[in-house]
Amino acid sequence: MTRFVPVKDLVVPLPQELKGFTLAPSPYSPRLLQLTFSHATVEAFLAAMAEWPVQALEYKSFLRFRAAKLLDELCAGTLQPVLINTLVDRDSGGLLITPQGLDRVAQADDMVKLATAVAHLFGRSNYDAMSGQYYARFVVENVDNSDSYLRQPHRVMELHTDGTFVEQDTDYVLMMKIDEQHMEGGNSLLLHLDDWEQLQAFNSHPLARRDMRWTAPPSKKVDKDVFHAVFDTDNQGRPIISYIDQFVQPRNFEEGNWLTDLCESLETSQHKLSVPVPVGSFLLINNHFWLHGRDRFTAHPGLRRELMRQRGYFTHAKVLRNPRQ
Ligand SMILES: O=C(O)CCC(=O)C(=O)O
Ligand SMILES: O=C(O)CCCC(=O)O
Ligand SMILES: [Fe+2]
Repeated sequence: MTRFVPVKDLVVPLPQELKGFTLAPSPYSPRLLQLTFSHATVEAFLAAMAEWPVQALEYKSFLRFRAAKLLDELCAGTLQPVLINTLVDRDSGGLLITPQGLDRVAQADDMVKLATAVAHLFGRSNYDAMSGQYYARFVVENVDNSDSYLRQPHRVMELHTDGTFVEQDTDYVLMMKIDEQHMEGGNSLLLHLDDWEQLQAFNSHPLARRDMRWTAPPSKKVDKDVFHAVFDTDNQGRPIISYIDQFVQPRNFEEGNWLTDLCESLETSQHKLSVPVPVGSFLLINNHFWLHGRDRFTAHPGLRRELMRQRGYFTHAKVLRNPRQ
């Protein structure tokens, strides 16, 4: 059991004591909290879920919320308030979650179940058109012939937020490591908006709030453009960002050069975090004020690295001024 230091601006009351999991600052940043589920919690959860294969969670979306309830009950109701508060806490908004004993690719289905349970305690994962499911699993190998940097191994995937080209709200991003073989490099890269040296300069620029066009490549299976500005203001007046270098379509010279400067400024921030995510662990971040990317992998003919992601909207505490969901 762990004593918990309450966050400021509570959305729901926090428990005095945590049960079934521990919480501590991660070694990478005090903003990123390490949440660890005990072996006993993981085993009891998987036993309780044994009657439902992942396919049941895919076909019957209400079961994702039942999975969430089962996990929270095993934590004596102390998990849900911690997740709800932490994800909207501007000073944190990020967790690295480790379920003890879940660390082999053979347990991939169990990993999907556990991540689904966590996500549905504070949100609902959106349909991901790339996979046709509420989650997507994808593999990076030593060679790639796809149409975005998602599967390209030997270069950095620059800092971005997810869901820039979809109409649904994308309040959170969950990225779980399912497998790695012959993998060196490929750490997750993270930057909290308030740690970015040039936030003020870019957020106050006249182009910051100009609507721009966002178009995804064919593999995303989203064929309608969306329009929004790079910066917005949350429901408490703080700046938030919705940005990806690859899919924004500047209208002209002025926008193109401002976006190039923005990309360079983010990439050269001294406050980027480089976080190794072990197999079975996952990052869970607020997608409005954390940017994420991926470091390059060292070439190896046998390289295989699989990630599972879920993105969705908050069901309890909101961040946006006008949430759509
Ligand atoms: O592969 C990674 O670590 C990052 C993937 C990513 O950014 C995404 O799926 O949107
Ligand atoms: O494919 C990529 O290179 C990034 C994906 C980002 C997203 O799906 O929002
Ligand atoms: Fe992403």
